[in-house]
Amino acid sequence: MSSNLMEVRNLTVDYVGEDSVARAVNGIDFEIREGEAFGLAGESGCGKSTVAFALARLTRLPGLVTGGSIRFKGEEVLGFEKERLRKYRWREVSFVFQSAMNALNPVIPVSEQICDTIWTHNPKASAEEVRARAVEMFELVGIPPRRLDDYPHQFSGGMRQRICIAIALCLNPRLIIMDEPTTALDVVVQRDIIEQIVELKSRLGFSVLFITHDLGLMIEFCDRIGIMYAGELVEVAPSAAILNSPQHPYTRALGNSFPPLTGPRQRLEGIAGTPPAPRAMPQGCRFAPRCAQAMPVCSLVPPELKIYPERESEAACHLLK
Ligand SMILES: Nc1ncnc2c1ncn2[C@@H]1O[C@H](COP(=O)(O)OP(=O)(O)OP(=O)(O)O)[C@@H](O)[C@H]1O
Repeated sequence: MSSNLMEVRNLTVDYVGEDSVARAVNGIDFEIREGEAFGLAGESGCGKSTVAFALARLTRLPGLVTGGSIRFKGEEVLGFEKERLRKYRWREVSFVFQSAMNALNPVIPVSEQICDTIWTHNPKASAEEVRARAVEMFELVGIPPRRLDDYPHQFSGGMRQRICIAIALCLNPRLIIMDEPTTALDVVVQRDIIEQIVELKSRLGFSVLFITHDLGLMIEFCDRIGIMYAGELVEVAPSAAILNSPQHPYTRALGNSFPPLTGPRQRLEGIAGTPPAPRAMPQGCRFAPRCAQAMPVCSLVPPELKIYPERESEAACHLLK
């Protein structure tokens, strides 16, 4: 089994208001292995982006990481000082967010924006070396290098997002955090980009943390998936297990609310009710009020995330033995 690149333990993130605190992430544990694509799925507001920002050490007030540990290659990320943090971001871990393509500066040619990133982290590199790396990155993401000096508005949305992926990859990071990287694009372009990331991942060997609303896309692309509900992980399992033998009732409900990848069209069921508000969490299992199989114990005792080695999975549900 491959080793862990990142280990998250008991991670807790709060949003602090004037007179109240909303716990958006409530003590979650997971790991991202070397070379794997790990997905985080769950309904809107379950805390996926909050986790992504915490891992990147980009949590900003009113958000606050109030507990737990994030270890990257064994080092505690939450303890990094300014210089170590600078190296960690981009060189070791980089990001592609949904809005990334709009973050390109419209009045600066793309070449400068890529070269600046390379230069900032390699101040001793010559202009030729930096330019050569920028050309290589354009080729890597399938854009003709002759377009390197164009401005962002001269590219389509899909190409701009590829440029952001090139920028994210240009320092050879070991982990790329992708939060809805293709959501703003049409389905065909989305698939093209995801396929390209998969190909680059196997060629370059980096790991990916992938967040998307599209569970079908995630199952196809990721090796393992963590299912989040109301700030907690309720199941972590290989993608095939999430698709074929989901253990947690929420995972099943989430699966039923997406169209199947193959086979005949089916009626989608959706999930009745809405997730609880962060300030009004149920006492026991957070999913119990919406769970058709809930038992009396479920509304009293929060289930722990337990390991099921025979299935290589973890799940938090009182129904499971
Ligand atoms: N700046 C903020 N201030 C207060 N609460 C916030 C803030 N950002 C997020 N939250 C709350 O934290 C919880 C988790 O939000 P988060 O954006 O991480 O969820 P998500 O699963 O990524 O949702 P989506 O899929 O819609 O992006 C939500 O209840 C949200 O309302």
